[in-house]
Amino acid sequence: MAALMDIESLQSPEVENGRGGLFDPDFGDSEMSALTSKTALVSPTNEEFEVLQEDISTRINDTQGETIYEVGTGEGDKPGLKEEDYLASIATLKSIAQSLDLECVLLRERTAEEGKVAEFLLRKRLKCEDFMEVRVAVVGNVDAGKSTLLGVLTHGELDNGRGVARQKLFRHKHEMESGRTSSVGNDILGFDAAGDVVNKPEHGHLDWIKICEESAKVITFIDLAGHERYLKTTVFGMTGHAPDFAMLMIGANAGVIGMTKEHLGLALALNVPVFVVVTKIDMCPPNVLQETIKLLTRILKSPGCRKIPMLVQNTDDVVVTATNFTSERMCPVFQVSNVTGENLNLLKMFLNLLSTRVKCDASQPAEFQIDDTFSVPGVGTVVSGTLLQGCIKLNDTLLLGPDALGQFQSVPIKSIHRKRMPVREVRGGQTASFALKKIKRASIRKGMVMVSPAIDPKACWEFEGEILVLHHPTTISVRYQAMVHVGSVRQTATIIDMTEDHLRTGDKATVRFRFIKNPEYLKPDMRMVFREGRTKAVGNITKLFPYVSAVAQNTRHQRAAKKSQQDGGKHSVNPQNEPQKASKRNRRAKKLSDVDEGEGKESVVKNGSDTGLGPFSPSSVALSSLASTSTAAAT
Ligand SMILES: Nc1nc2c(ncn2[C@@H]2O[C@H](COP(=O)(O)OP(=O)(O)OP(=O)(O)O)[C@@H](O)[C@H]2O)c(=O)[nH]1
Repeated sequence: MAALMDIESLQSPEVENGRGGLFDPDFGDSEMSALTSKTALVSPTNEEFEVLQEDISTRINDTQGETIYEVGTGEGDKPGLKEEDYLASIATLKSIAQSLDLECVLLRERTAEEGKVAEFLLRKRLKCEDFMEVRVAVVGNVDAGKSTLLGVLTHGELDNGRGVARQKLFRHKHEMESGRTSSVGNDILGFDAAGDVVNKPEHGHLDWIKICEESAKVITFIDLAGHERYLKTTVFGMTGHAPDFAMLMIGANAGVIGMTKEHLGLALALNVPVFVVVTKIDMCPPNVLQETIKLLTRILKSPGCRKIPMLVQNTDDVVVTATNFTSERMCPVFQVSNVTGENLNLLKMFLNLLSTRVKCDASQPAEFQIDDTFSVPGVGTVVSGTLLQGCIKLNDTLLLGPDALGQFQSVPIKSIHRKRMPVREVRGGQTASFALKKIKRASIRKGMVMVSPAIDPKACWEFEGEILVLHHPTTISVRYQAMVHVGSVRQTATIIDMTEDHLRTGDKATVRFRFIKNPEYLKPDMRMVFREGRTKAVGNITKLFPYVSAVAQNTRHQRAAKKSQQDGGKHSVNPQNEPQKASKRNRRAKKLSDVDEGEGKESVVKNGSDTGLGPFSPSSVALSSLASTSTAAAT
């Protein structure tokens, strides 16, 4: 099958010239052009060698440890080198790599207009306890083969088509019995500096510490439930676990069904780049597979998605799609079989080339979002989550909060684990667990943060956001309540003010929210999802209203309460930091929406899949750009 687009035409300028970032102020124009020419590596002088070395070193540091380098292309030159020059260039590149302690691996070689061109992966050989990290959220409809693919990738054994591979990943007894994922699971796949998989299960079990020690890069898969009943968990996985990419899985024979569009829309709404994996190609008749790909292509290209789908069929396609993937518009599409193993090598190669989207700047103050808490016997309270920026070292003291009163307390870091491996520090973009001193687990909740004291964090009960309603059966007005997901915060909030009287599907507005239970630590520009049952809205936080100090609030509260008592309760008390009681209508609605999360309980809220369009559907998201007031079908 032909690629859907001319892959070559999508190469970024950086990949085209292979010299992105090369700059030395001491160099004149002629020297610079000599270094950006395609023959720069052929026989550089000592000075030129140093500049090339400096350029590669900068690129490696900017990208957290690796870069792809092109040999045989240069600014203004027709691509390609004669055999002799080509070999000389490779020798220079290898000697630069050796001087910088980099692994140099050939990714692809091709013949261009004037000779040979090649791309090399240059990857830092990291210390035993250090590794690059990329997080991939795995989404898709139930039975698309998500858990199976992860089982096959991480355990290196093919599936039998009856669920043997996924058994290795299920965490709960009911999952074993039903064959359905219900919780957010984590699985890891390690690659060494040369790009080979290091996972080696012993008696069916993976030793995470060994994988991390042997890996230069670890892919963490955030396995999210496919069933609509667990949508709340899936949304939390996509917001709270800060994935770099989303892997949307589709069963070739079932096609784009159920929650597929909803999950795609969610990734788009949260600006997470998506790649698609079509599974079960071994059991799918060719015409059905064609139909699935055709429909998928149409959806991806629709105004709601505005993606450029690219079928990945060989290693060349892998290199081009992986190096251009961060552009967000490109959407690589793989077709694999977990039973025969077809094309799994391409998917593995692609995963090996993905780089985290978070730029690490250790000089920024640390900010860590908590997505889970544990009580570990002999260790005490442990929190896990993602370091969004900065660096945290062993024995650092951070501020943990906010608590119910909006306060933050100092906590020293007792020990740090990355993927169960003890380490001395964590950097921005990495996930970690911290053992905390003198803190009870009960006093910590998901959504809290640990930040550097330099930040002087403020909690807020209220915030303002610009939102777009993707779906609502009727109209949303003031006092409406729904679940807000932002980062790892997941809490019901009430709309207390907005720029429109009523909001319907497709409407945009600036809305002021108030949390009903706890104040939270938020930041402007964070992406948010607002949902309750089938109602969905997405948006950006635009303004925070920092919390008024608890002491001042209490005093005011006490004065108001006293006054209320004196006048026989005629004046009601409604202090800013007091959780509001849900209205009767919202309490009933909440009861309904809560049911959709219960394990083994029946889903009360019916899916939009009967119409083929989920509430997060791309057609709904398209409304954001069109600002239209009606929902148009994508297909
Ligand atoms: N023939 C064939 N069967 C597959 C393939 N991938 C998965 N299966 C089978 O499809 C069934 C469903 O796979 P799962 O991995 O449980 O699907 P899932 O997407 O994880 O489902 P949830 O966890 O409920 O969201 C299992 O019986 C697998 O053996 C494949 O490539 N070919």
